[in-house]
Amino acid sequence: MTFKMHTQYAHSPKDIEHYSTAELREEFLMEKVFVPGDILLTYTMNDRLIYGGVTPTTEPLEIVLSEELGVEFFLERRELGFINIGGAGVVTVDGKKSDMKKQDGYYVGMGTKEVIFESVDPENPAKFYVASAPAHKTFPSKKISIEDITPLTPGDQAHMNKRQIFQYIHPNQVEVNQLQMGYTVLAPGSSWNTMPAHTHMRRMEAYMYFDFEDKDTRAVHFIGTPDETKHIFLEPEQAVSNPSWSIHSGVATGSYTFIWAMCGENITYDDMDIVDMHDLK
Ligand SMILES: O=C[C@H](O)[C@@H](O)CC(=O)C(=O)O
Ligand SMILES: [Zn+2]
Repeated sequence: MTFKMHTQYAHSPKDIEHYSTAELREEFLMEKVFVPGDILLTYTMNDRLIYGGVTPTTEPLEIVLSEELGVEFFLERRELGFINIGGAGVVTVDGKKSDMKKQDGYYVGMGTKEVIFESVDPENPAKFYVASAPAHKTFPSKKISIEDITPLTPGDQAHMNKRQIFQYIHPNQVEVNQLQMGYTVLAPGSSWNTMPAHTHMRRMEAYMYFDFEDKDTRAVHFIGTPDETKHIFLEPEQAVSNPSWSIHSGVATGSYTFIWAMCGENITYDDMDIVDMHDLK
């Protein structure tokens, strides 16, 4: 098993005005999230979100971090969320075992010593997309099933932005310090997410795109300030960090799904500054 954590730095909006495509990808894109048997993480200096993929096959996997975070164990001063986007899995949270089918999520409170990830079938491994934020208080851990969630349903077909937003880690489901996490499914024929676009200076956010319609489907993710936007072409199962000052919106050439995770100043999902369509450049 390989364990890799890549550090991304925080940027000024002025920095990216001059980035080449390669630099933009190097600074904001997580190229590989799920590798069978491995744990791949990104540590971004933007609000210190850690996110990435845990893909167990024949062996159980555990995120072990201590020196990197200056603590004794990973969740000593952090909370964790995850959603399975792959085959059937099992997770054991401080001794409590839960089945994790595709679309099952979990909130794990600060202070939890052991989170063990397993796949039922190594040939069709579970893919746990994980996100962790600094925390200072323990709230109860809880499995969250998609059936428990009443989705938001923004957009409409005429604007090609009809979608369902499932808020997993949200005050509707669990008490948390600062992590929010959810799953957005585009309606057939719709292709725009998060359009009209928004920023939230109070929180950063990472998007991970997956379940593309076919092998040639590509998503295009937009980042940057509303008046200085850049795009990144994505293959399935890639993720992008979006600084607080950045829009985060995407479109694709076929159907797709994505998971968003954010943290920062507040846990007020609606605290967004919607960008006027005339202000996008
Ligand atoms: O701050 C909230 C996040 O950007 C996402 O929840 C938005 C989203 O999933 C969508 O509009 O499709
Ligand atoms: Zn957002």
